[in-house]
Amino acid sequence: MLLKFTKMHGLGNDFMVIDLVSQHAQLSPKLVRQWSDRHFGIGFDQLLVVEPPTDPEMDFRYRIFNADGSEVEQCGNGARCFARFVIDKRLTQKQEIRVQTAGGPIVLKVRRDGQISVDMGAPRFQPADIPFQAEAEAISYPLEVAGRQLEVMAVSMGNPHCVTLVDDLDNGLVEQLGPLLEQHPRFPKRVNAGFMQIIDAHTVALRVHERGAGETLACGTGACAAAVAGIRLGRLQSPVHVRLPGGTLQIEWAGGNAPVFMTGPATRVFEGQIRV
Ligand SMILES: N[C@H](CCC[C@H](N)C(=O)O)C(=O)O
Repeated sequence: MLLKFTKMHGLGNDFMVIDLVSQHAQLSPKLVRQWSDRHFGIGFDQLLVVEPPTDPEMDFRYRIFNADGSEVEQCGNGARCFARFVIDKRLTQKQEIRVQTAGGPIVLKVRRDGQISVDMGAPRFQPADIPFQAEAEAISYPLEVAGRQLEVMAVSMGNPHCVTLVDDLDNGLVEQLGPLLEQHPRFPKRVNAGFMQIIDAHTVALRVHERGAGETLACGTGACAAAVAGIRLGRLQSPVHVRLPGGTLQIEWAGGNAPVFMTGPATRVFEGQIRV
C-alpha cells in the first residue's frame, strides 16, 4: 500500500506529516526510525500524525514522534505545520482549530498574513510535572553536568525543557553539554536542552539540543520554555522575539497560569508517497 505524506518545516525544524483520518498505517518506533533516516529514508526531525479526536470537544488528535521513534507530548513548530496541513488538505474549513495532544489541548489560528498563532497552554513548573528530580519547585536549580556546575530552569510545555543562560552560543557548550543534559538522570523522561543568550528584555538567541532528535534549526516548545524562563527570572518581558538558527518566533506570556502564545510560519516543501 502507498502512504501519502507531506514534507514540511517550521523555521527549518522539519517534518513528515501524514493524514491518518483518510488513510491507515500501523506505526512503530522501528518504522519511524527508518523513515527519519536522512540517507536511507525520507529524513525528518519529527513525524506528525493527524488523527480523528477521541475528545468530542476537539477537531483533531495530533501525535508526534521524534526521529529516534519516541512518541512525545508536544511539538510547537509542528503545531503550525499541522494547521497549514489540515487546511490545505481540506480536512477542516475552520480558521481556529482545537487540537488534542498528549501534552494537553492547543488551539491553532491562521492569521491573515499567513503566519500561524498557537495557544500552547500554560507552562508548568512543578518538578513532578516536568518531570525533574528536585526537592522543591524553584526558579532555577544547580545541576552538575560533566564536572560543570550549571544553573538551569526547568519548564514543561507538555514536554520537558531545561533552559541554561549562556553569554555566547558559539563557544562549544551546546555541542558538549546538549547530549549530556538530554540524558541527565535527574530528567527521568530525558529533556530538551535549551541554551539562551539574552540580547535585550524582548529579544533572545536560542539553540536547542532536542530530546530524541539532536540539535534542530528551531524548537517551538523550546522557544516558549526559554521565553517563560526568562520572564520568570525577571530578565525578559513579553512579547519575546526568539532568534533560532532557522529564524525568529514571537512568544507572548502574561505570567502565572496564563497560556503561552507562539506565532511563526509553516512551510510545505513537497508531497510524497511511501510503500508501507
Ligand atoms: N524533541 C521534542 C519534540 C519536538 C519539539 C520541537 N520540535 C518543537 O517545535 O516544539 C521532545 O522530545 O519533547
